[in-house]
Amino acid sequence: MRTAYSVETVRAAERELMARAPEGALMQRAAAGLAAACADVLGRVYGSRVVLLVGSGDNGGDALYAGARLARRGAGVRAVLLAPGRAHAGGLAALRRAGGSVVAAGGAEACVEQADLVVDGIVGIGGKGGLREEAVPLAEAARRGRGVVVAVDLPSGVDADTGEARGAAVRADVTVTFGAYKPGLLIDPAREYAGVVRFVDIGLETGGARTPEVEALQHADVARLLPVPAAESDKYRRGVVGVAAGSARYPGAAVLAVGGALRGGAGAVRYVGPAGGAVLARHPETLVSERGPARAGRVQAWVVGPGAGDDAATVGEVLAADVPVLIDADGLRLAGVEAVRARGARGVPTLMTPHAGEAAALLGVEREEVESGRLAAVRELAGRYGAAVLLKGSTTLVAQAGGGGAVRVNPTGTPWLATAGSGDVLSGLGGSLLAAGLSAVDAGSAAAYLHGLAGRFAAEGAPVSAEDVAARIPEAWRSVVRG
Ligand SMILES: NC(=O)C1=CN([C@@H]2O[C@H](COP(=O)(O)OP(=O)(O)OC[C@H]3O[C@@H](n4cnc5c(N)ncnc54)[C@H](OP(=O)(O)O)[C@@H]3O)[C@@H](O)[C@H]2O)[C@@H](O)CC1
Ligand SMILES: Nc1ncnc2c1ncn2[C@@H]1O[C@H](COP(=O)(O)OP(=O)(O)O)[C@@H](O)[C@H]1O
Ligand SMILES: [K+]
Repeated sequence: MRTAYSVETVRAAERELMARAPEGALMQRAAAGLAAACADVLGRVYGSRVVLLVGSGDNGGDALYAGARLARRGAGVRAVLLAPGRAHAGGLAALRRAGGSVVAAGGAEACVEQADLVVDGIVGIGGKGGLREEAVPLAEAARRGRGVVVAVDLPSGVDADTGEARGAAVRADVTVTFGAYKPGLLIDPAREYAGVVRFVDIGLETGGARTPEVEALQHADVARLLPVPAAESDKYRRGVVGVAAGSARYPGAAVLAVGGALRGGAGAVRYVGPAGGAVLARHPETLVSERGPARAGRVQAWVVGPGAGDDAATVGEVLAADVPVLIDADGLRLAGVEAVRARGARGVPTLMTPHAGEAAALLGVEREEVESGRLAAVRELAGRYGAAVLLKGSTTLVAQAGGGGAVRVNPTGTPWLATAGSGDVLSGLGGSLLAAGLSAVDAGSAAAYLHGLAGRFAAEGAPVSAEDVAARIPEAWRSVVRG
């Protein structure tokens, strides 16, 4: 499991460690790790041109000490001081002793453009809001220039806690982060600004009683969650998932959701709805029922909503069932908040799987607000509905019912998944995992993980269809369980 902690938690861990470690030790550890990463990026340090962008806090201090290390290895290191009177004094002295210099006012942008490496030490976890005005031209010069941009701890200008990038921010190729991952490094839009993230252990202790803000499953975590049939299993014991989806207008959504469900670990898939013919033509193994959800036969979980149109009665019947339910697409619009909350009160799990547009409609805000503040949006929805929520998109997040605790962030996926119907495959897959007995959060995060991997396997740099993604789920599953 990869975990990310809020700035408040990182600061608390830092205070504890500082009380035990020798003065300045943490910054030296950070600077050593930063300099090593910079050397890796440069390949050849001797003779390279390095420019440090140095703000007024410790983030700038890290950059200055790392710059001093690179200067001692023969790099030409120059510092641009954003607040000349307030740059980290010890770091500046170290840089000067190592032969580095400060860029005179006026020449900074040209210097940045010509550098082989730009080290962004403008601001780290002490920052608020986007870059200040005086820093913006430097960030732009770094982007225009030919050099590699390495951000210190965080790309300056992004929000460490939320992943928001409300104003201008530095676009890094690599971010070297210290002590703990910060949520912003894992959640878009900030994640995109960070480039490749490298972690430097400086001895911070974030485990124990400290709750991560965000956590990302890895292969081994997902492997532990996935159901494995035992010798005495039969199709019913493995779990039956019901899919109530599709309409005369959108039969394909039913076919795709069933396609996902068949590959998600349940022993059987029961389909209810007007697209039975289309479903059977593509997936003859489906148990198709002519009756509504309440009379279709026993299931251990339901998926409701993909392509459902305006069929509120079906959604209502499914929500009344005392088994876990995954609500997607049209179902989200048709499921009243009281009906969903009532399920929570009965102790029956619900997993809602909106994309940003659907989440925005449920919250009564603009889509852009959800996309720029995903973490807050997913927590808010999970709180309002008292249900687990999986918010889809460039970063997929899964919050537990109520919205508290660590939010799962999905580390797999590819933008090629932004193709019609791929969400239907995800909902079937997630419902199948619910039927196999996973909790709502585990089913959602394992489904997103497998779906993202399947998307990558299917795409490999070329466009994919939702069916291609469904077809590669078994390969994703095998890759996860083989480690
Ligand atoms: N955690 C750890 O264990 C360790 C942490 N370490 C390092 O310390 C860093 C945190 O250092 P920090 O606390 O000094 O804050 P920092 O990020 O340098 O920024 C504060 C300065 O930025 C300014 N400023 C604010 N907003 C701004 C904006 N939008 N645009 C531009 N400027 C802005 C603000 O200025 P002011 O408001 O005072 O004018 C203030 O002076 C951390 O990220 C890591 O790199 C390591 O050394 C080792 C161990
Ligand atoms: N930019 C992106 N990067 C990665 N994954 C994406 C991106 N955009 C969408 N996705 C994924 O593609 C799927 C699309 O689902 P959805 O929006 O419900 O589409 P549909 O309704 O057509 O099935 C989701 O799994 C989502 O997380
Ligand atoms: K920075």
